[in-house]
Amino acid sequence: MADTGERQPLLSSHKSDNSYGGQTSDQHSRDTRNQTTYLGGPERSSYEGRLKRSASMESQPVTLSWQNINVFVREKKKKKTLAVNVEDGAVGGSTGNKGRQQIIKDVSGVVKSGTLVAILGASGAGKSTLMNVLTNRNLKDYVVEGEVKVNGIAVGDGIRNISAYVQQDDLFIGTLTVKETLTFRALLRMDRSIDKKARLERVEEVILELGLSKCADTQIGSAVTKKGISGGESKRLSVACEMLTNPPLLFLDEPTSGLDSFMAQNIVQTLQTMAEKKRTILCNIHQPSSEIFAMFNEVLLLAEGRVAFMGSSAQAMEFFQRLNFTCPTNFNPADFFVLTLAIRPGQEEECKKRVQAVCDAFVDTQEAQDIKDCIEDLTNSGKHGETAVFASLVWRSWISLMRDVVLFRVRVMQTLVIALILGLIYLRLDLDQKGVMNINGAMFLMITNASFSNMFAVVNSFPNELGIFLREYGSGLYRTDVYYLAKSVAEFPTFILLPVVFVAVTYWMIGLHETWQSYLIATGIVTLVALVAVSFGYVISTVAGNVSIALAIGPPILIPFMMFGGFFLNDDSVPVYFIWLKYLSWFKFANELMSVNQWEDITSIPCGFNGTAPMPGSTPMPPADKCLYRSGEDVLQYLSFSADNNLLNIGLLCALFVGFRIISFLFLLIRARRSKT
Ligand SMILES: Nc1ncnc2c1ncn2[C@@H]1O[C@H](COP(=O)(O)OP(=O)(O)OP(=O)(O)O)[C@@H](O)[C@H]1O
Repeated sequence: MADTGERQPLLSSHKSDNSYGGQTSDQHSRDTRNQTTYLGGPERSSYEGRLKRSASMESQPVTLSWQNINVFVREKKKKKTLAVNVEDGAVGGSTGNKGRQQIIKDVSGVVKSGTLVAILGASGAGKSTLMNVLTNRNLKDYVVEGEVKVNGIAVGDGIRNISAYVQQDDLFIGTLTVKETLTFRALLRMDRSIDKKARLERVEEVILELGLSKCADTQIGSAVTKKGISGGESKRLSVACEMLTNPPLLFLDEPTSGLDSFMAQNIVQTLQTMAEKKRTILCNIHQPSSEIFAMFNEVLLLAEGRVAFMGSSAQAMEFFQRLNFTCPTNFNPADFFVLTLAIRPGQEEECKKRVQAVCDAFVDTQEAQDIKDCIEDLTNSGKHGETAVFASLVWRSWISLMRDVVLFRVRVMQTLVIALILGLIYLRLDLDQKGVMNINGAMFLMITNASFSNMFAVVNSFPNELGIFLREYGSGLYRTDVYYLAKSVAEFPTFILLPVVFVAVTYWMIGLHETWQSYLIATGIVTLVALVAVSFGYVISTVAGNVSIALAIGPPILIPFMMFGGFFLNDDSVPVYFIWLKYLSWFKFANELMSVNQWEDITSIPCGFNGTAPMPGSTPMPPADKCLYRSGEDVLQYLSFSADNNLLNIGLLCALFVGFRIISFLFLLIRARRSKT
């Protein structure tokens, strides 16, 4: 193709058309390649703001990358010889070194968030196959080698959680209106933890975002019934259906096919606006007009299953010109690229040589090197950035805890109010025969309160966060263990602070054994109980998956543990068949520790008539021979508790804390793994 030298006007207009937020596409391309998607800087603050919105509707910026993708047609046993006989270089495929027909050859690429990419190529170039590999769909006939990563982490099937695939065919029920269709999809497809009101709000948002307000109440219509919405509106509706869950990654298969140029432009404009909102969009597009082509930030040119070019269209023009393929004036660049790379009937040999030369030349370009470097950087940040990810997660959990001032205040107030009520009920208990039972009751209530309030605090909030976790995990933002550890670390201070406040109020009001040592030990025991209950709450939350189920199963499981705590049932009276439950009851271990702490050093408990006449209305003291407890030792004996078990009880409480954490982590891991399949 001759260089007419008149390329400049077309290129310059193309360049300015292809601007992105005031930048040229080249700048955009360079900038997006250098941008980082982990939480930091401005992204961090916008992320923080978005955290306040509904969990599963969050959209994280993602960078999609794929490296050395090779796709072979899977050999069918019966047709084995046929597959081996496919001639090397036959249109759309060649035989690989294992004798299999290869349709994608060593393809790599990167698409950063905020980028709209057009995948272009002649028929049979491998566009649909690459799209299937990237979306992990329809691959049963192929053997795929290479890796597809999101933010530098291989996500496998998890790509489905964070991406939407808008297919070519729009299949809708013609008698429903646009809004009804979206409402139906929202009710079916959106995360179950999102309430109906929020889903309907999302429908309105999507209608607005995709410019469907005008036809929101119009019936979709069909060829058979009556005319409804236009072809462009129907395409936008397809996109809208996929956008309900606000995925950060969007794949579209020929979104403009069958539309007139105005409608097609309208659709791509919508995609452009969506990309500007930090979404990553890949479009397999057929014969776009120059105007439409100019709206794309980048182009991925495929030919004979290889990458012929990836970068901005201006860069593509320069690249082709360097190879002496110059786009004639007023010629649509998209058509020019496709025609240059097409295999024309009758000229197969020549065309294939040309394609090979172009693809080989691309490997040595700066653009190809940039892609390679970018993939490497992403992989390294995916591998080595765990500390930074951990710090970001701790920071986010802490900020969201602190920013939720109302909830935090409510929890502090709740702790103080319950502590005061308990303190007032058992105010300054006497150390006598009646007082023993009251003191034991007060201590058991302290343990019970620490258990229930902390378990419910987790059960009421953690399941709501699971949706965000699964979405972000699916996006490859972090690993399950990093998330779980960061969350535990961030929440640790609050789960320690509240029991400390609680004991500080109740201990002195009740008048438990008044030494600093006993007080500090009691604080330690109740705090440990709170931590065990939090871990137990995590088990219930990860097993249940949502707040309602967690609230339904939590108490019935907790109550048996409480029953075997040694207060309602003497330790020696536990039926043989329930002994195993006794060993899981942190109530029992904590109750024994608290009782020993309270009674161990008490050498005498007033017993019998003490020489003073009983006050009118009060119960006289029992005579000395009917006295149950003469010392703290007697109380412990009566309860079958012993100071010898102190270390064992502390060890068991710690073991339950760690054990419940491990169990809940395993359930979280299972949920995460299952979300990827
Ligand atoms: N299962 C298969 N068995 C044999 N060949 C296959 C198979 N699947 C795809 N191919 C071949 O691989 C090549 C790439 O196919 P693909 O559908 O990806 O091309 P495309 O670029 O999307 O084409 P079009 O634009 O026409 O849809 C084609 O030549 C096709 O015939």
